[in-house]
Parts: sequence; structure tokens; C-alpha cells
Amino acid sequence: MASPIELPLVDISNSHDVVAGKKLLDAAVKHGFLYIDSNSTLLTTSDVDQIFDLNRGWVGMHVETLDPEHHDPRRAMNIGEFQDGNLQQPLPPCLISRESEIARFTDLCNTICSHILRLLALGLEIDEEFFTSRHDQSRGTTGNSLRWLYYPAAVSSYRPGKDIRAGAHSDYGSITLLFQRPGQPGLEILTSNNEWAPVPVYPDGRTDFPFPPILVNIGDMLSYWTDGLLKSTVHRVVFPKQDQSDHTSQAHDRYSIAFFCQPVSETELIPVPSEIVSLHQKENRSDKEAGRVVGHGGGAHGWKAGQPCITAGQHLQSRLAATYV
Ligand SMILES: O=C(O)CCC(=O)C(=O)O
Ligand SMILES: [Fe+2]
Repeated sequence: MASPIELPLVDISNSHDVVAGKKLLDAAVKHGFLYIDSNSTLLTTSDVDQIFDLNRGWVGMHVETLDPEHHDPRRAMNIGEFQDGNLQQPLPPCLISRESEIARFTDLCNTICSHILRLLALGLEIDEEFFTSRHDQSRGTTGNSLRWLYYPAAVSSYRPGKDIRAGAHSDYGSITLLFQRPGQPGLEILTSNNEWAPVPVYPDGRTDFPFPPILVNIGDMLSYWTDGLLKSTVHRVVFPKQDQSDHTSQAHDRYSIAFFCQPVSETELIPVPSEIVSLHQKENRSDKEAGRVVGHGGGAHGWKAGQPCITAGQHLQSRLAATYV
């Protein structure tokens, strides 16, 4: 196992700041993961605490197993997108009275995603609204979702080195925001050396934030759109070290909340018109010719003018089909 990875911490308060855009892009290219400074968002500690309270109070989550080989039951509950302020699915009765808190949290997550997408466009030196306009919910459904996750502490049948909490996977959409709790680590990313590197909850051991920095990762869609320049990095969740020797400990449950951001389903994934992407494409032509993967499911730059290009909705379906065979 590699030593913990040091990921950049980015301030997104000014979404027109080219320097922040370049920093964000560098992290997205190098690691596919970065932290967002919690001071640079409109979320408050109480917004985040409240949404975690709902997570802890909710017992009706379904069991979800990403990798049956490794016995990784986790409990999850998904909340789909709000359209014109209304949820498109019924909430369980015990959450109905909390709908406005969920809506507020989701709104703020959307704002954070818009800042990140704008900064990425600035980093790529393209129209700063290139991505945001394609994620604009007033133009159609996106499939954005908020997911509460609960990983119970290790049980006595726990098999050290075998059982993990969430199997290796990449995310499908554009970007994911991950909210974590102090003292509940476990996320690992697969580095370019093919080693699992733990991602600490706090960067550089700094804890002077109102709530732990939001961990952001690039999903398959942005990787496809940029021909693999932006990395959709494989990640997983493991039991923390202390749980691996102490099976009886109930102290190490893990709660996390993920917000998955996706483009409007009808968005045509026309190649991102960035010189930086074109240069990357030229540099990687030999990889492509040798049939090596560029982004998940190929790359948008294989498209030729006059041909129909795939939509975000079709890309999502193809990733789902490739995963659930
Ligand atoms: O719970 C976590 O920390 C990670 C969750 C995750 O990667 C996912 O649901 O896609
Ligand atoms: Fe994930």
C-alpha cells in the first residue's frame, strides 16, 4: 500500500479566477481527485451537520454491494434531482418534513458543482460556461443525485485484507462531491503506479476548517469528453487500520454523503474545443492507435463532423451496461 496521497486543496470562492482554474485542472489531470476548501463554499457547518443527522437517523437504507467477491455490504439511499423545487420521487414518510433541508443542501451542491465546472473550463481555456450550460437543470433532466452512505463497523466475521467497504469503481457522471466526517477515513485511490493510496479526511493534517474539505473526483463523462486528459480515477473504501485488528469495535462506523453531478441527458458530447485537450490527444495518439483506452468508452474526439455524437444519457447507459453485465 502506498503512503497517504497529498492532494491539492482548492479555493473555489471566485469561479472566474484563472489561477484557481489552472490549479483545479492540474489536480484533475494528475490525480482525478482534489479537495475543495470548505471555507470557499456557501455551505455552513450546520448545513453539513444537519444532512449527516438525517443520514444517521435513517434506518431504511437498502444494502448495496459493489463487489460481491469482497463482501462489501454498505447501506445506501439515493435522492434524485429536484425539478422546479420539487422532488421527482416520493420521500419515505419520516423524511417528508425535512424536504426543504434536503432541497437547500442539494441547491448548494449544485452551486459548488457550477463553480468547479466553470473553473475547469477556465483551466482548459474554453468558454467558461461550456460545461455549466450543459449542466443547466432548467434545460432538462440531469440525473443528479444525492446519496447517503453508511458503512457499519467491522463484524466478527471480518476477514482482514479481504473484506472492504466499497469495491473498486469509477464514478459515471461529470464530478462527484464527497462529504466525510472527522475521524472516519477509509477512501483509497488507485495511483498511476497501480497502488492503493489512502486519502486522509483532512489534507496535510490540517483540521482548521468548519467541516472537512469536500473531496471532489472526476467521473467517466468528463474523462470521455476530454479524451482521458481528466482522470476518472478508480477508488474504493476500506476499513481503517484500527478496525482491522479490533473486530469488536463499534466505534468505527463510517458515514459519507456523495453528490453526483451529471450533464443534461440530451447533451451531445461534442469534443471539448480546447487546445489543451487537442495537444493531449496528439501526444497520446500512439496509445489510441494501439487500442489503449482513452477515457471510459473511448473519447469524444474520435467524433467526426457530420456524424451524430453520443449524448450524456447514452454515455451513462453504456457505462451502466458495461458494469452490470
Ligand atoms: O463512501 C465513500 O467514501 C465513497 C463512495 C463512493 O465512492 C461512491 O458511492 O461512488
Ligand atoms: Fe465513487
